[in-house]
Amino acid sequence: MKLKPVAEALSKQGLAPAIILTGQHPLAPEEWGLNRTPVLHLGCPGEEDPDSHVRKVTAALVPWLGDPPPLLVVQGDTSSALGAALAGFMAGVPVAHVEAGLRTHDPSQPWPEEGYRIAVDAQADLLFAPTDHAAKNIAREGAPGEIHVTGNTGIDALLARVAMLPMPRPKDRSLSKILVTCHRRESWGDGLTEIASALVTLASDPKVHIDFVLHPNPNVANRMADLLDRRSNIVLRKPCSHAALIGLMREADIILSDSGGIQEEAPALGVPLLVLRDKTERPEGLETGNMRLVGTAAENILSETRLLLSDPATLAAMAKPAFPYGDGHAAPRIAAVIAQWLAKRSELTQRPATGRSA
Ligand SMILES: CC(=O)N[C@@H]1[C@@H](OP(=O)(O)OP(=O)(O)OC[C@H]2O[C@@H](n3ccc(=O)[nH]c3=O)[C@H](O)[C@@H]2O)O[C@H](CO)[C@@H](O)[C@@H]1O
Repeated sequence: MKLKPVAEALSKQGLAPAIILTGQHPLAPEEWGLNRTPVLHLGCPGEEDPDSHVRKVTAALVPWLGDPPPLLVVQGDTSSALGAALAGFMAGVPVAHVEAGLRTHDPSQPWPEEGYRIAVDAQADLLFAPTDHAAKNIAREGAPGEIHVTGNTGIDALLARVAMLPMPRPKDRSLSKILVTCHRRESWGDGLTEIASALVTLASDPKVHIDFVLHPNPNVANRMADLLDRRSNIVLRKPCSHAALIGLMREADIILSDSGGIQEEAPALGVPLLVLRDKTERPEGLETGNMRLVGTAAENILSETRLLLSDPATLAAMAKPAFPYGDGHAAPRIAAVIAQWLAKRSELTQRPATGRSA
């Protein structure tokens, strides 16, 4: 989703991108309108142990880099991103990191993503930081790659999708609609039980309607389905298309989520967000006032949600759209830098050696 705008912008620069799908989640490029872009399927489904998935992705990709592409672009902080970046580093293929520099400065939150993104940034040649804050994080670590602040390509994808959707339906003022997603590994222990307990208590109010979008990971989906299944005003939904998710976000009065992408999208859509985590690598939305960190303790989630639902002025202030993560033009900026960088590189390799003559 976040690389589709980059692939399109690279094509507009006259470059010819190919897509690598690791198989971590089932994805069909045709659904994204990328029918004509060549696709390499690595066939590495997501695993319980993310480090094992990293190793499988690296091993599967290295043989394909024998005929080296001029650049390998990886995005984000997944085991797919690190596995692919390591393959690039090993094969001597330059690596660009889209969404570089996000940090909580706590390796356990989120785990394993914080460690994975630090490892990619430490060796990548091009670092595309979505914000100044992210760029400063990388500069502080002394990473040797070129840093460019571009905005997050997730906002490009969001705005492109919104432009194709019909206007949202007017809100039903007799109901408080809450959209919930959660999947972070650090919540797999007590966190999920606490979140479910808060939702069940919130749903004891018949004026509250909760849409819970289950994550593709069955560990999380089955557990939440078991904990939440018996309430008529909690609707459990399967993972859905981006368009459907945006529809649900726009209909919600409040979103409760631990998702990284939704932290970027909710401020842009003007939907108040309570983040189900103790720390975030995206503090910009806290500064604009569009989101608050509420952690995963049931009592806190409950009190913060009820407080907001009973305070229309604060809710309205949090519902003012803001774009702290990007203006929707990150991908063309990234593609322009890549085009220049590749041109400079090929000039350097083609220039005749200027060694001293005998
Ligand atoms: C620690 C962290 O923050 N890591 C993030 C992590 O991903 P995440 O936490 O953002 O993951 P999800 O919550 O699954 O959402 C992803 C997107 O999918 C959309 N969505 C969701 C449910 C659905 O049913 N249909 C949808 O269309 C939704 O709009 C959202 O934008 O990995 C990304 C890649 O490396 C990183 O970029 C990113 O840092």
